[in-house]
Amino acid sequence: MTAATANGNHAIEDPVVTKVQDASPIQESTLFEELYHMQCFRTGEFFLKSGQMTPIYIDLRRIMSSPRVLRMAAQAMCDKILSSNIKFDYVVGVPYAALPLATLVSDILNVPMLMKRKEAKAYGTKQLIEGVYQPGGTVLLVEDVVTSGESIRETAEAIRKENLKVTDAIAVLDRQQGAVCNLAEDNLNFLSFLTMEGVLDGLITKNEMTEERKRQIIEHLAKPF
Ligand SMILES: O=P(O)(O)OC[C@H]1O[C@H](OP(=O)(O)OP(=O)(O)O)[C@H](O)[C@@H]1O
Repeated sequence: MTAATANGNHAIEDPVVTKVQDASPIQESTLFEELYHMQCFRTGEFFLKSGQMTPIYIDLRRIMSSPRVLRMAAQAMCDKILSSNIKFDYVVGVPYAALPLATLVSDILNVPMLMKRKEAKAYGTKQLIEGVYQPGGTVLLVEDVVTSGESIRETAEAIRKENLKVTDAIAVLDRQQGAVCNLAEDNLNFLSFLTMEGVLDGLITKNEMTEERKRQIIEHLAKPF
């Protein structure tokens, strides 16, 4: 049986079934180790989307090159989603880096995925939101790394214009630079699995960071941008 949808397609009625988790939840330290070995944490001088210089860059795009680590990161978010009891009808990744993660979250939880383009195409259907959906449905946003939360806000705005609701967003990692407060202003509840502070602590255990350097980095990242 099918139903008419906002974008003129027909939705296949596919009740959201949340799988019971058989395995133990992913531990933060386990995912940190995997990301560390995939060289996702780089110190030096890098610039963020906001234009701010950062002495530590976290590149989770690298994990798509390891299906095992990609799946672990997605599973970690799913564990958090299930323990937080968030309800949603669709999963949307914030383009582009989070798209592989969103695909796996959709698969693990058996919840349909939609895709938000960065820009609408000038041909074809010209839709900004791709996939099959019904107005009034609720979207969960999936991110890789969050700094200000601006990319989540932009994605939420585009989705809300399609008469879909967005109340929650989840990321693998929060750089702890104000996203929780910024997103709350937009009525978005934000969760993350890892934090910048956790990463810096992990790097200290690897003797790649001192307590003093951690303090300096946290002070730097607290500056407004
Ligand atoms: O919280 P924010 O301040 O918005 O920053 C975080 C965003 O920046 C990065 O994406 P980027 O803009 O580099 O694009 P990409 O995902 O296409 O690589 C990252 O993947 C987030 O989407």
